[in-house]
Formats: sequence, structure tokens, C-alpha cells
Amino acid sequence: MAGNWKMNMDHLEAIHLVQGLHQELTDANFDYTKTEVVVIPPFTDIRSVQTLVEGDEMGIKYGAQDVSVHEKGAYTGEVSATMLKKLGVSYIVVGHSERREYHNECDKKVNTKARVALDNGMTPIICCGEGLEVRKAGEHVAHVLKQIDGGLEGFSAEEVAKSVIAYEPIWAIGTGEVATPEDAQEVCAAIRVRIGELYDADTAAATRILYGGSVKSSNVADIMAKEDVDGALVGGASLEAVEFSKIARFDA
Ligand SMILES: O=C[C@H](O)COP(=O)(O)O
Repeated sequence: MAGNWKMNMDHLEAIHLVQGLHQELTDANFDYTKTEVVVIPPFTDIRSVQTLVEGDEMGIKYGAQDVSVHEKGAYTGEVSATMLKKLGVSYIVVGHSERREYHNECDKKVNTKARVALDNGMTPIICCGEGLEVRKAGEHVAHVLKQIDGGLEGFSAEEVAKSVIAYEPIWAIGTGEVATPEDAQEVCAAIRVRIGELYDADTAAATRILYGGSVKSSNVADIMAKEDVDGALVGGASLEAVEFSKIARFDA
């Protein structure tokens, strides 16, 4: 269960939120061996989150929302994978629809960023998803599979099995409009089948596939009940400790 904070929460608010989340999960005797809980704050919060999580030996993991394709050097405004690794980051979101839309990130760039994450010992959360027009035209599965083919290009089976895929229909992001559990299952299953075709059945089974798009505590259980949905990438509802802890305890 990953909470993508997007451009919300300064570092002081981040400390408050992570402490609150930890408290809620501890009170509920949360089993981190069963469900991984990941917070994905803005870059400016990561050092504070690291200090807190490591200092209090919390079971919570944390990630970054983006990474540079460059190793180091004159790239003003960029943050490298080695910098993130040094901060104990476990996951890096790549190819979020907001990066694709506002920063013109194409499948090739998403693929390079996922490669950079893997090469530096972190797990990419590779996002894919269709807009409303594509969905209305009934081309959503083909659209997403093209993103998957491009995003995974050049990866070994072992690297794919280590990666996370997040299916996020753009029309359901931040809109309150949730894809039905059946919609989520249809595309997540198609992604798994494609990984099986590109690699093998074991790799397809091992790859974690998340659904994202207006996930809340009230709808998470139905979504998680679907066979090919292994978790959720949560935006707005991850900004509140009680709500996100309920989402993480979807089966409680
Ligand atoms: O990365 C998270 C997704 O974009 C979903 O955001 P949302 O839960 O606010 O719809």
C-alpha cells in the first residue's frame, strides 16, 4: 500500500503524518510482514522521514516521486538515484500520469528511469493508465499494454519480478471517480498476462500490480478482493493518518 503525497506536506507536516500513521498501525497491531506500507513524500521531506522511520525503527518504508536519468553533474533541479539511495529510499515512482502530462515523459524516459532505479538497488513503481477518450473508445487495454511494453523494455525476468506496476486510469485520479473493481481487474489481469507472454508465468505471478485512482477506506476492500490487484497507489487519501491506516488494513 503506497501513499503518493504528490506536492503536499512540508517536512514538518510530513513528520506529523508519519508519526500519526505509525501510531494508528501500531494500535491496530499491524502486520508489516503481510502488507508493505510505503509513504512517498516530496524530495524535501525525505530526510526527515528517514530520521523518523530509522530512529523509531518503524516498519514503514518510503519512496521518491521521481528520479533523474542522469548520474550526476550539471542538471539543475534534478535529484539523482545515488542521492535517494543514500537517504534509504526503497521505491521510486516513474511515469506517473502527472509527469507524463506536465513534463512530457514518454515510455522511453519512463523505461530509463525504471532502469536507473533498479541499477541503484531501488524498486521502480512503473505507472500506466489511459485517459477518458481512450477509455471511451474501448482502447484502454491496448493503450496500457503499449505502455507496459515500452516501460519494461530491456528488463530481465528477475528485474520485472522485483518491480511494481501501478495501473491508474487517469479519469479516476483525484476526481472521486473510482474505476469499478471489475475495471481494475480487467486491466491488471491484462498486464499480468502480458508479463507472462513477455517473460514467464512465475515472473507474471511475482510482479506486484497496484491499482490507483480515488482509492479510499470505503472502497479499498472491494478493489483488493480482485485477483490481480496486489495493492493500491493512493493519492489524496494517503494525506490523512487515520484514513491511510484504514486503507493499509483493508482486510482488518
Ligand atoms: O498516485 C496516486 C494516484 O494518482 C491516485 O491519486 P488519488 O488517490 O488522489 O486519486
